[in-house]
Amino acid sequence: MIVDLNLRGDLVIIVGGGNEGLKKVNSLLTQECKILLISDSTNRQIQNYVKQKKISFKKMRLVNANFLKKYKPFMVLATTDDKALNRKIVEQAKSMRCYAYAADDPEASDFAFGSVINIADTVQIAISTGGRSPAMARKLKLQAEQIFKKVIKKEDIYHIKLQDFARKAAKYKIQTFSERKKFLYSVMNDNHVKQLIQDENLKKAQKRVMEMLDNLI
Ligand SMILES: C[C@@]1(CC(=O)O)C2=NC(=C\c3[nH]c(c(CCC(=O)O)c3CC(=O)O)Cc3[nH]c(c(CC(=O)O)c3CCC(=O)O)/C=C3\N/C(=C\2)[C@@H](CCC(=O)O)[C@]3(C)CC(=O)O)/[C@H]1CCC(=O)O
Ligand SMILES: NC(=O)c1ccc[n+]([C@@H]2O[C@H](COP(=O)([O-])OP(=O)(O)OC[C@H]3O[C@@H](n4cnc5c(N)ncnc54)[C@H](O)[C@@H]3O)[C@@H](O)[C@H]2O)c1
Repeated sequence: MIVDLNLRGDLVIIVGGGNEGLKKVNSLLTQECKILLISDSTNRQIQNYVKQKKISFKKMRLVNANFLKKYKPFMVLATTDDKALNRKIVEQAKSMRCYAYAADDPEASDFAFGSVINIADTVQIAISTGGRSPAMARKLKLQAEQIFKKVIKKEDIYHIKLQDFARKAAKYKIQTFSERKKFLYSVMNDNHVKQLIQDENLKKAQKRVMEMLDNLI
């Protein structure tokens, strides 16, 4: 099952600062969570993230998973190249009731990563082969990316941003679900809104939404 996790404000610990650790940091950076990376060495990109204060870093050579007890993480990702250590980290994380993952151990992990197409940080499309072939998941992503980037247009991204605005305003002002739904579709199909979005004028489109909302009441 593919789910879109809400990690906002949560602590995620990544152990291992190599290729896999970096991939996980990159997936988490847009999620507004706190990222702590623990490793005895790192690469240049990770060092840049530390300098930019996007992640916290502890340089440490681990022999077991006891260090985890000092923290209250929501999720723990073991990405070292030491299988026995990764397994110990997963076991410790599970005993602390957090979500656990090891890059080399899908059986022991609570979840797997999909191959994700990210469009304008607004739409995510995940492809999974359920562990059958990560290489094929990547290949299909690259193929599908070409298509989705044509299908999902700049206007659609603006419509999503406007819908986000409109549904927050509607929740506050319109009492019933069916009326809110009707209103949101009327915003999507309104010719004036469509024109403003064509003109990339989100501010005016938001003003138009508020007018439409006022006209309802
Ligand atoms: C999608 C992606 C997301 C990501 O990692 O963020 C991802 N793997 C990617 C690439 C990739 N990984 C590997 C190769 C080499 C070729 C190959 O093995 O096929 C390539 C291809 C390459 O690098 O070109 C090696 C590998 N992968 C796993 C193991 C452990 C094992 O199976 O035991 C080993 C070592 C095996 C060994 O030692 O031989 C396990 C998993 N990898 C998954 C996801 C989960 C299943 C997803 C699915 O099936 O759809 C799962 C189960 C758990 C997980 O890690 O989440 C990412 C594409 C990123 C992109 O989109 O660009
Ligand atoms: N899930 C996937 O898609 C996938 C893909 C490729 C590889 N892998 C697996 O992931 C694992 C990691 O791969 P990688 O390419 O990131 O390796 P890597 O060698 O680039 O990185 C390993 C990191 O772990 C750190 N580390 C190792 N032992 C440590 C210890 N005792 N204490 C602290 N830090 C320690 C190292 O300093 C290094 O930063 C491998 O076992 C590999 O089989 C998984």
